[in-house]
Amino acid sequence: MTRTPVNVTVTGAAGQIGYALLFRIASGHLLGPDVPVRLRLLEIPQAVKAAEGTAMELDDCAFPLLDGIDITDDATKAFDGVNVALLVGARPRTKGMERGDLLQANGGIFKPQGEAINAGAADDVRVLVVGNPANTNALIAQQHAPDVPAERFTAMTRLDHNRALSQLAKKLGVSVDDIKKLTIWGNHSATQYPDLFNAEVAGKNAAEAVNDQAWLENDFIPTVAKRGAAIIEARGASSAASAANAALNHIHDWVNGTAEGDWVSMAIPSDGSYGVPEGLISSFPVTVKDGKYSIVQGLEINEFSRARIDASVAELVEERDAVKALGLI
Ligand SMILES: NC(=O)C1=CN([C@@H]2O[C@H](COP(=O)(O)OP(=O)(O)OC[C@H]3O[C@@H](n4cnc5c(N)ncnc54)[C@H](O)[C@@H]3O)[C@@H](O)[C@H]2O)C=CC1
Ligand SMILES: O=C([O-])CC(=O)C(=O)O
Repeated sequence: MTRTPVNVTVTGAAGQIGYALLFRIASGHLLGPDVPVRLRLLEIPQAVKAAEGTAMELDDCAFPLLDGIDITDDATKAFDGVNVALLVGARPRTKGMERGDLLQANGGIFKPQGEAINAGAADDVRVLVVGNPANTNALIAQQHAPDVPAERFTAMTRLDHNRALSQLAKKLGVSVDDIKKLTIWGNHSATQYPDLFNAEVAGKNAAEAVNDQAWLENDFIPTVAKRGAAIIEARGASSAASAANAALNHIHDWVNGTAEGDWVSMAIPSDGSYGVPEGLISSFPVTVKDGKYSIVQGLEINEFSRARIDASVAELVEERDAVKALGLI
């Protein structure tokens, strides 16, 4: 291997997404089959031992691309020289916890991590926040990393995108490969809006191919938006392998580019496109070229879509105002 290894930091490495993610990163699914990686695992002190166990298993796989593994509970060390930061560890909502408590607890995680990224990250750092509430956690980290270009902080809506692809493919009896230009707009929450009006199925407009507004409104949108809760109900635990897969997809496409004639969904800082207030980390249709993403411009947004995008964006504004009021940004 002649290439310099890419430093990939994973927070929450001992968690269930971490376990589904690390082996695939080390086997080339994050950056490509010829890119060596050095893993940095960040955990809370109580979970460092479990992360060490996972690292032992990674060793036991003898992955040729895995250049080394460092494990730490110190964010400054974890993000020193980081090229790709996957912020997975977060504080989940527990019984009796108010929304403000949840935001406060996550502020306590994402503020110092933003500061550590600011202090030590490599110039080309790319950050993906998976831990919920992902969009607002990304905003908190970004606001504490003033020296890192703002657009390097992103949040994950690729799992929602993949869920929507799969639901639509099932409905139409087509392969997911036949579906292009699907978009998740807004927040990674139940208010997200999966948009079929600009999507295509085998070259035809997807909403027209479905031709069933009742299914779109009462089945497709709620199924995609509430899929996370449905998985928790069925599995007794939240999505892990599918979330890890989506994180790999997000970074892979951000680094290597999107396919010609298609786009993906990423939650990124808004530049004001489509009426989304500038700076909010909201999901958009994006294409990537030469490692840089751009929002797909000029899409027609009908009244139905407009109302749903606005509702999800309003929720993001509320979350932003709440973390502002708590002094977290
Ligand atoms: N954006 C998305 O599409 C999705 C987001 N999620 C979110 O991803 C997050 C992780 O999910 P799981 O792996 O299932 O949770 P988990 O509870 O199994 O693991 C989380 C890990 O994070 C660690 N952690 C907590 N605070 C930390 C800190 N300050 N620094 C480093 N590590 C820390 C914990 O010790 C734990 O090992 C959750 O917030 C979940 O809601 C899950 C699925 C999809
Ligand atoms: O709700 C959760 O904790 C998991 C999640 O974000 C999802 O599956 O989309």
